[in-house]
Amino acid sequence: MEAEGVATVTLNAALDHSLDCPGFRAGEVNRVTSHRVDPGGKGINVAAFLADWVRPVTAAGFLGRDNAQPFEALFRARGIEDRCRRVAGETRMNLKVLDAQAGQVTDINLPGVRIGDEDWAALKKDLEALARQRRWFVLAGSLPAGLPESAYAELVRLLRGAGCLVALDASGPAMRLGVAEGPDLIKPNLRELEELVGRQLPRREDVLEAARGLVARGIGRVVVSMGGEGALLVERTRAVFARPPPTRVVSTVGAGDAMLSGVLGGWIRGEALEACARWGTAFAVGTLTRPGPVLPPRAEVEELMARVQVEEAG
Ligand SMILES: Nc1ncnc2c1ncn2[C@@H]1O[C@H](COP(=O)(O)OP(=O)(O)O)[C@@H](O)[C@H]1O
Ligand SMILES: O=P(O)(O)OC[C@H]1O[C@](O)(COP(=O)(O)O)[C@@H](O)[C@@H]1O
Repeated sequence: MEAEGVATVTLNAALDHSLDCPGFRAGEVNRVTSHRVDPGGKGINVAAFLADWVRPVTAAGFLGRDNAQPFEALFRARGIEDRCRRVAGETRMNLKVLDAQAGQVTDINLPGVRIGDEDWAALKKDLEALARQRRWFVLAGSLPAGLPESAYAELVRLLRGAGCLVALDASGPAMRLGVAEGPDLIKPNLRELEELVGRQLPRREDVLEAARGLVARGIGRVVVSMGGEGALLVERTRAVFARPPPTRVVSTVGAGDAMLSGVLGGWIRGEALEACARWGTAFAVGTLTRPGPVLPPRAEVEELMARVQVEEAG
C-alpha cells in the first residue's frame, strides 16, 4: 500500500482554556466574563484544520491518560485517526487570556507532563510504523520535559529517511536542530525566524533574505507568518507575500497552525506557491473569526481565499 495523507505529531498537547477578560492587566485582579476549553497543541490543531480537506489524517504523539477524553471526542467528531500514545498523568492546560478591548491575546503555556525514555523510544517505533502509511508528517509545538533538544532533529531524520515529507513548526533549540536536518516545510513566525537565524529582521527584505538563506540550506518551503501584516512564502525559485483581507479578530489562538494547515493542504493537492499562500491565509483568517481553533464552512474559506492579496516578493 502506498503512503498517503497526513500524520501530525504533537509531543506536548494542551487543553486550551480561553478566558475572555476585557481590560486584562498583569499584576491586577482580573475578572473573566466567559471561558471555553478546546483540545489543542499545534499538531492537534493542524489535524483538526486539515480533517475536512485531506484524507486520511492521523494524530500521533503523547496524551496524558487521565484527561484524554476531550481529544478523543475531537478525533471522533472530525474523523481523525487516533494513534496518540497515552502516558501517565494529565495533558497540560494552557491559558489564553483574550482582551477584546485591546485586541490582544496573552498566552500562558505550561510545561506539560514529563516524558520518560521508554515512552520516547516507543513513540519513535510508532512513527517508524506510521511512516509506511502516511506521506506527510507535521511535527509541531514545544517539547515536553524529559525529551532531548534534539527530539525533532531525530524525528526529521527518521521520517525523511523513510521517504516521508516533513513539516516542522517549533521554536528555540528544538527548531534550530530540526531545521538542520532539512525538513520540507517550516513555518516560523517572525520572532522564531529571528531566533533561528540569530539576528533581528526589521525590514521585509531582511525577512526575505533570511528565508532564502534557509531554502538555500535545503528547506523546500519556508513560510514566515507575520501576524496581522500577513505571511511570506519562499521556495527555491519564487517568493510571494500574502496580505490578509480586513478581519474582525475574535481570537488569534491557532492562527499559525491554520496558516500551516492551509499551505500544506494546497501543497498536497499539488498547487503552486501563490495558491498555497491564499489557502494558508484564508485558513488563518477564517479561524481568527471564531472563538476556538475551528474553520468556517468551506464556502466561507473559499470566499476569503479570493480576497487574499498575493504579490511577488522579489
Ligand atoms: N490580527 C490579524 N489580522 C489579520 N490576520 C492575522 C492577524 N493575526 C494573524 N493573522 C493571520 O494569521 C497568520 C498567522 O498568524 P501569526 O500570529 O503570525 O502566527 P503564530 O500564531 O504562529 O505566531 C498570519 O500570517 C496572518 O495571515
Ligand atoms: O507547544 P507550545 O509552543 O506551548 O504551543 C501550544 C499552543 O499553541 C497552539 O497550538 C496555538 O498555536 P498558534 O496560535 O501559534 O497557532 C495552542 O493550541 C497551544 O496552546
